Amino acid sequence: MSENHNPKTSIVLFGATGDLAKRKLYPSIYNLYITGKLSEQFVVIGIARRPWDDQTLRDNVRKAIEEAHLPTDNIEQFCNHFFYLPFDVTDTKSYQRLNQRLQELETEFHIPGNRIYYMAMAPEFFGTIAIQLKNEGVTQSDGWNRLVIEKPFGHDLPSAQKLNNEIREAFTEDQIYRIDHYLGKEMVQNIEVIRFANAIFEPLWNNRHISNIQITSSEVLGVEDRGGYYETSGALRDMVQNHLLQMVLLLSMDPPIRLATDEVRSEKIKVLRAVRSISSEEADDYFIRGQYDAGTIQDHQVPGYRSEKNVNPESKTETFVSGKLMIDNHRWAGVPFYVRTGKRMAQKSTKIVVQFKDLPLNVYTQKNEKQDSSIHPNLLVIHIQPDEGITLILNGKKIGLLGETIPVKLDYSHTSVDGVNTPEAYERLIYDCMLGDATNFAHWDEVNLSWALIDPISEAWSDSNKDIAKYEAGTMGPIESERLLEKDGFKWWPLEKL
Ligand SMILES: NC(=O)C1=CN([C@@H]2O[C@H](COP(=O)(O)OP(=O)(O)OC[C@H]3O[C@@H](n4cnc5c(N)ncnc54)[C@H](OP(=O)(O)O)[C@@H]3O)[C@@H](O)[C@H]2O)C=CC1
Ligand SMILES: O=C1O[C@H](COP(=O)(O)O)[C@@H](O)[C@H](O)[C@H]1O
Repeated sequence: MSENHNPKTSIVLFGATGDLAKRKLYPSIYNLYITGKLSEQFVVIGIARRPWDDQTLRDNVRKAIEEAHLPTDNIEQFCNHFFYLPFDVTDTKSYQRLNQRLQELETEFHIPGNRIYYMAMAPEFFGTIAIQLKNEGVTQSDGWNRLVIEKPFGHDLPSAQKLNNEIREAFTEDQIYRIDHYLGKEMVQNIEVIRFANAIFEPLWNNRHISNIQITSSEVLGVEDRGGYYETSGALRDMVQNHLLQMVLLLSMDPPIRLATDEVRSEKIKVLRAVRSISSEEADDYFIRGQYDAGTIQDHQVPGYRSEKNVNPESKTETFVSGKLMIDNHRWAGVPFYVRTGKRMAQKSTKIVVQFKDLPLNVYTQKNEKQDSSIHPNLLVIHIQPDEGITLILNGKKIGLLGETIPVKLDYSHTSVDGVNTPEAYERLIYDCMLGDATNFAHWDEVNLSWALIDPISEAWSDSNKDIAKYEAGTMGPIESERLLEKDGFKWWPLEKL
């Protein structure tokens, strides 16, 4: 690989002792190393308050990689690139020590001043860190400087604007990489390929041929140890404002003129501007929410949300959201985009179902009019996770029976064809950031518009006196979610059968 593909980089990891670093970032950086995408000219400086030293960090990195079940042949060599600097990020004086340590290590590892600052910490620190990095001259290196920001990017539009203003004091928009890990998923990245590299789909990709699109991201897990965070967030802010909306944009945007970052972003922003605003008064017509009660999942009894750690026993926080988005432009007018996400649901699954319109006249439906019609709508299913692939559901002839049809599936499963596990989303995104490719990161305009869309809905819910609808853990959400589609004449397609 050329040097361009093996960037020489220092990564300053704020929050090096935390959960995200351990579960996602260390295994991802290691995978980049063992797959040859990182040169030997890289270092990671971990920062947190704990009084660790280089060796303690290395021991923890090794443990994280072992726990991720990755092959450990190169682990010693890899860990020697890790260094630890204990400090409180609110202590301004410590940033000079950081700069000095970076310069020493850049000399030792022949790194030309390229620096990534990865904020794997609580969001209240993001602004302070960015400003201190600038004020103390850390960002004045000879190479490039990039800032990676974890979610949540704000809590609503005003807080997101405040955070953005703070980080923009120190970094320009093109130096900022706002992580949305769904944009790093293999099959989310595949949406553009399916749409723009196949002659059979693009002509049909509009309101003349598509009746509705359904996006589900369901989880089996509850809030685990994140009750405190989740209480202030809820499913709408945690999943819909970012991950689900990003999938809607990739499905609905016009083809970019080139696959360049600015072109893709500009198409996403254009379609986001066409998403119909929903006022607080209209919120209940478009979005419904729910909260899980106790139930049984995979033969295990699980508690209700209100009994979880750090959760208010009278909490009205939603753990489930189902909603309808309308895009008021020529391509999509009249086509609902339904989104649904929740915790403690029946299965862990993210799928997109594109339902095509029925034929204006179908001789097989006509023929079967008096019987139960066996014609199935054509569906394109994009399996995002845990299985990765595409299914096209067509109608075929029922074997032996003249004039009777049966739904047939054309399946492409990614793992069964390639026989390999696809890279972790974080692995791709860290690598993209090293290469300076911001296509799969959220631009400020996307974040800005998405909060503007979501805020009236969360305001309506926080002002409401109504109790929240409950759903039993292990189900697909409250009945209201089914009704949302029924009133438009549709139904959620059962994911386990697709
Ligand atoms: N965990 C996950 O799966 C996900 C996390 N995120 C986001 O990533 C970020 C980090 O999350 P997570 O790793 O779970 O959080 P943790 O609470 O596990 O980690 C927080 C880190 O910040 C450090 N820290 C806290 N205060 C200070 C301080 N004043 N100075 C220096 N270091 C400090 C802690 O170390 P110490 O105590 O030693 O100082 C620790 O390393 C958050 O923004 C979260 O929303 C996003 C998606 C998923
Ligand atoms: O960002 C988040 O995503 C996870 C779900 O991610 P996935 O890749 O497992 O689908 C969710 O559990 C978490 O609450 C949210 O913050």
